[in-house]
Amino acid sequence: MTYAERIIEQVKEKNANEPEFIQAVTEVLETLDPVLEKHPEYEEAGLLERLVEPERVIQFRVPWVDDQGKVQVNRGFRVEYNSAIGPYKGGLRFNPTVYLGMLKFLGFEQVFKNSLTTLPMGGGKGGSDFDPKGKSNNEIMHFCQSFMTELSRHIGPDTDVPAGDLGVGGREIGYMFGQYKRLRNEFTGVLTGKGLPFGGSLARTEATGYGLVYFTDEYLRCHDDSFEGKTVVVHGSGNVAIYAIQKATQLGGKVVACSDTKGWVYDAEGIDYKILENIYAAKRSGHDKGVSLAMYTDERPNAEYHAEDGRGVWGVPCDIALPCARENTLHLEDAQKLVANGCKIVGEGANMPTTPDATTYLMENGVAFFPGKAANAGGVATSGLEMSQNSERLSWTFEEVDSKLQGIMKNIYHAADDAAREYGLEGNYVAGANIAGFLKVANAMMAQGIV
Ligand SMILES: NC(=O)C1=CN([C@@H]2O[C@H](COP(=O)(O)OP(=O)(O)OC[C@H]3O[C@@H](n4cnc5c(N)ncnc54)[C@H](OP(=O)(O)O)[C@@H]3O)[C@@H](O)[C@H]2O)C=CC1
Ligand SMILES: O=C(O)CCC(=O)C(=O)O
Repeated sequence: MTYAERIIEQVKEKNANEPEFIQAVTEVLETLDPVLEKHPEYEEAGLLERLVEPERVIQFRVPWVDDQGKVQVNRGFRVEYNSAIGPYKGGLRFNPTVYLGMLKFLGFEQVFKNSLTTLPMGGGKGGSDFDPKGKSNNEIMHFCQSFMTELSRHIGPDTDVPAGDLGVGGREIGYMFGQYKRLRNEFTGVLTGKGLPFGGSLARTEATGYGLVYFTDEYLRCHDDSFEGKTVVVHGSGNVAIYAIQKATQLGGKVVACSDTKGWVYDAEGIDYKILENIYAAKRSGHDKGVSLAMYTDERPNAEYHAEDGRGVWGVPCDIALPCARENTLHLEDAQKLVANGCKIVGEGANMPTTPDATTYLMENGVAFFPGKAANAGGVATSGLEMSQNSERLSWTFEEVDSKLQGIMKNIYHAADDAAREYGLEGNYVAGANIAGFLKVANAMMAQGIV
């Protein structure tokens, strides 16, 4: 058994009820053997044992009163995963499926992703099992204020800087920022994804989706190709999906399908991202009952709406597939359909959307596969740029931020590509991203002693 295999076994044993965490750790550690062989000092320093254990896990009660005057109680979490290269940084997820294991998987991924950005950010993730769907604005605000009342004692601009994720967008960040400021009497960059009038960065909203397309475009450019004329399908129609669709279209691609939790849309003329923006806003208006992607066809009557599992998008013939919804939403049978229909690229906009057997199948069948920790790093990278702007008390133009984002995504592509080549794994962007992300964190941890 190799060092990595031993640690994977320990993680399985110790975290038996956390399948996503086990999956994320396994996917990283099983690619690290060549690096660990070259660096026996990592094993002597118990590096992997420390890396798979979060530095700190915070769990708390979130009581709030709903519009009927009834007391509700949710669970809040923050996993401060690893601070070797900077303050903890990563999003907050509000979704009824949230539990500790999910946030540990996301925090673990975030450590390597943030390292790949080259910015000084450690990894963290948090959230709650609160379901924002069907809640009024008033209820969302009261929940966010209660959540931040407890979280505020654990975070700070040099300690831990949360942001949005699934179910947490500009509205929720605004309410949480307001409460933090009130409690601490400090106007600091303690959250990213803030509104533009109070320290937010231009292009943060677009950054994850744009970054995914910039990464893919760099791959295409390096293979004498481009988005021009490519057919694209997208899973999801939230923040990441919308701006991936906009950018892919701007670069000459045609996005023909996207989805939400209730169904999916096929539009042979190309999905109009502006309609998705309106549906997204309606879902977050505080009056979201009856709002779904089905409304897309109100404006585009020639498009087809399918009221069935959004994974239907994977059956639509395409050159490029972009899973942008959430973990484990592209299964083996979906991968088989994509390959059979000639898909050549899968770029993960979401975190870990492709199951391990689907990933293996895609890679063994010649599909260029870009793992989320590299391909969706544009969001957190731009959060890092928001932190820089807050520190210097300046705001950069959209063009400045966007051009830095492009540079960062190109660098991440080349870092993953170069690391894969260096270890004889050319074209394996999963191994390349893991190795490149790991080395920086590992070397920082080695230099800082056994902590
Ligand atoms: N926002 C960011 O900057 C970043 C996000 N990510 C990752 O990207 C993914 C999407 O995040 P984001 O766009 O911000 O989230 P949003 O909440 O804005 O959008 C999520 C989208 O996925 C759909 N969805 C949610 N759950 C499921 C499910 N179980 N099956 C199918 N579809 C589902 C939602 O549909 P519905 O509207 O019906 O709920 C919605 O279309 C997540 O994995 C997140 O961790 C990664 C990097 C940065
Ligand atoms: O912008 C951030 O800090 C977090 C983004 C995020 O949650 C992610 O990259 O998955």
